[in-house]
Amino acid sequence: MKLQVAMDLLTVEDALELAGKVAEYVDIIELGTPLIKAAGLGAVTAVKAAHPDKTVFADMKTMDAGELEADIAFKAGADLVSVLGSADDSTIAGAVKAAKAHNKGIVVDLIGVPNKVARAKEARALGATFVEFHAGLDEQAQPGFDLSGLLSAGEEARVPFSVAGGVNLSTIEAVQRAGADVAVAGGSIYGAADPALAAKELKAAII
Ligand SMILES: O=C(CO)[C@H](O)[C@H](O)COP(=O)(O)O
Repeated sequence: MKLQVAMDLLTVEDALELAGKVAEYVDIIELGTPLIKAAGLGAVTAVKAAHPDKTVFADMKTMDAGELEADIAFKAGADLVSVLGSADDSTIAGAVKAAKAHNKGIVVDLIGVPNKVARAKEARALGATFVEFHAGLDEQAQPGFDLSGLLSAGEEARVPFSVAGGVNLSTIEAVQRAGADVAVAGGSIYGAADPALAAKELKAAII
């Protein structure tokens, strides 16, 4: 299982600083949606230039204009770009078309999708590299939230998948047991007193 750091920060400087601290422990460096909205796709270019050996994920969360939005993110240096699973099939297919043109990949984010298992299979059939079983920051803040529903859905879908939803040291082993290909960790790394140590410990917990 690979480890993906989600950098939900707001400036290129902060993103470069965090990426510099954690890159040796992670496989995929994600530019979070707030970062791309605040700083623009130049943030993707800067992180890819600083870490050319890492897979760089632009969390575009595209809902429309799939081919266009994916194309501009790939041109900026992204290796993976996210499209929402709630988008129309044509939006996902458009993004996949752009990915093929750049020899890169599309991740379909199932945030907010009611029937995640069925949509995961459809997304894969549309050409997604993998799907993301994802509970967003607002869903995580609801009382009683835990990852178990996402993990069982991921297991059931039988397609390549990542899991995002407050993954941390106490949950990453369950994420791996569920068969995830990628564990996504945002706040548990960038919010830690020592992000490098947090990333190192998460990486070490992966068998
Ligand atoms: O895409 C996101 C929110 O929409 C986050 O990047 C993702 O949820 C991972 O961060 P965290 O581990 O803090 O949940």
